[in-house]
Order: sequence, then structure tokens, then C-alpha cells
Amino acid sequence: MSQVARTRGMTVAAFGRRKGGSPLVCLTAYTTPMARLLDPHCDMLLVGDSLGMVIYGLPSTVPVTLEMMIAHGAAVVRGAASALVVVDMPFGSYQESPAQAFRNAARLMAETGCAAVKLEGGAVMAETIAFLVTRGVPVLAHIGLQPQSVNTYGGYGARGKVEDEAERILADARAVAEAGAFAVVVEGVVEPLAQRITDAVPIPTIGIGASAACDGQILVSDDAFGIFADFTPRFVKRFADLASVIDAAAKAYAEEVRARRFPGKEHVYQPAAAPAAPQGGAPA
Ligand SMILES: Nc1nc(=O)c2c([nH]1)NC[C@@H]1CN(c3ccc(C(=O)N[C@@H](CCC(=O)O)C(=O)O)cc3)CN21
Ligand SMILES: CC(C)C(=O)C(=O)O
Ligand SMILES: [Mg+2]
Repeated sequence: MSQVARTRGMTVAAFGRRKGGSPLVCLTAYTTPMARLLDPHCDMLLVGDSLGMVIYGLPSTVPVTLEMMIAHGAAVVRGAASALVVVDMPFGSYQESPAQAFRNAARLMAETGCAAVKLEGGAVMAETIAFLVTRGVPVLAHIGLQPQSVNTYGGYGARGKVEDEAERILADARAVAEAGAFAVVVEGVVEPLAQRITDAVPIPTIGIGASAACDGQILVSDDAFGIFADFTPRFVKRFADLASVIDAAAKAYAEEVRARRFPGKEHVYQPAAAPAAPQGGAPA
């Protein structure tokens, strides 16, 4: 509970003004060292509930807890100097009522120092978004593919392929913008729908699997850097193959340990140098 409000770097207001400008650059981060590395390059760092699948090995984001989001949110805030830090509200922490959402969003903000929270849902969440925003909690909305609803929807397939679903998602975008969300993540929708949404709302659209028509882009950084490969959605581009880098480093370490080449002399603590020969008399 010792986080101080951040007074430099990106604000939600400045983020919102980037609508239609140069694309907003966003990535997920879950740890302090990764936040430090990504911050100079990003407008926003999202502490996504994808951390459940990416770093805890869970089968979906559904079991992720508020405590996990608080611990990782605080870690990312400690590593971020200028990017906006947004923390995902986990499944079950906001769907019950606006009051429940406020209580848990307030904990996320107070205990991590993040600038805003994200929650999944369109028109159904509009009342909750307005309740939070009017009480001091900036909200990033998330529409289209909503991973926390995998059990009701039944999969992670693309959304808005047929016109009636596309119209519902467009109505979701309008509803969250009207409710006061400062921006909206649009996940897994066909390109023409991403374009219609981006044209229809006055807030930035941040796409993931939603084409270059959006005002910005986000990816799970472990996907983009080739660390996570349990599954690879079509929308992921691998900008690095860190899995190979780590594999080669672990192999080299194992070989050197087995050959007793590591640790070397330079890695080993030595006893104090032998004292000079006594000159007679007791030491001072
Ligand atoms: N590592 C990671 N990256 C993500 O983008 C991500 C997570 N985890 N966890 C939370 C959600 C889940 N997401 C997912 C998960 C799987 C697919 C996927 O398998 N997509 C397939 C199509 C699946 C289908 O048609 O049913 C694809 O080919 O894109 C997409 C998004 C996006 N989010
Ligand atoms: C992929 C982004 C949008 C997300 O919600 C997450 O990482 O949990
Ligand atoms: Mg998420």
C-alpha cells in the first residue's frame, strides 16, 4: 500500500487523444524486469489475465484471482516509467454488480498504483463502466472475443463473421464508449468489423487479431517474443525466438556444470589474503 500516484508519462486522457493518430503501441507485461524492458517502446503495458495461461499454466483465464492480478500489477508498476499501466479485472471480480466491480477495481488501483483497469463485456457492462468512471476509475473496455466467456461461447474462434453478430459487437463498442471507457480492446474480429468499430467510436480501438484498421495494437508479449508456444493464434507474429535462446543457454550451463568448467575461478569467493609475517609485538 505504498504506491505513490504516478505524475509523469502517459495518462488516460493523453492516450484517448491519440485516436486516429500514430498507432498506439501496447504489450502485456507481468513482471518488473519485463516492464523495464518494454516501457521505453510502449504507450501502454497491460497486466493481462492471460498471465494465468502464460505464466501459471492454467487451462484458461477463468481461475485467475484478484490476488494474482494485484501482485503482478504492483510488479509492473514498479518497472514502468512512462507507459500507461492497465490491469485486467479477473473473472468473477466485476460481473456481479457495479458495487462489486468498484470495490475490486479500487483495490487494484490502490494496491498496485495502476492508471486504469480493463474488463470484458460490451453493452452488458455499460452500467458498470459508467459507475466506475464516474467514481474515479478509468476503464479500458474489451469486446469481441472475450476469453473469460470461453465456457459460455465455447471457444476462441473469430467473432463477427456473420452480420447479426457483427452488429451486436458494433453496438457493444458504441455502448462502452458512451459509458465512458477511455479506449476499447477489440479482440478476434474480422477486418471489416474492426474498421466499422474504429470509424464509429470516438475512443481509440486497440486491436488483437482485429487488423491494422484499429487505432493501436496489443499482443501477449510472450507470444510476440516466442516464449509461449502452447498455442499460437493466427494473429500472433513472432518477433523473436526467445525459447531457442533460453534453450541454448540452459544447455550450455548444463554442459559446463557437468564438465566442472562452471563455476570458474572468477566466480568463486576466496579466503582473506595471508597476513604479513609478524614484526613482533601484539597487533593494535
Ligand atoms: N498466450 C496467450 N495469448 C493470447 O492472445 C491469449 C492468451 N494467452 N490467453 C487469453 C486469451 C486467449 N486467447 C486466445 C486463445 C486461443 C486462440 C486460438 O486458438 N485461436 C485459433 C482459432 C481457434 C478456433 O477457431 O476455435 C486461431 O487459429 O487463431 C485465440 C485467442 C487470446 N488470449
Ligand atoms: C490480450 C489482452 C488484450 C488481454 O486481455 C490479456 O492479455 O489478458
Ligand atoms: Mg485479458
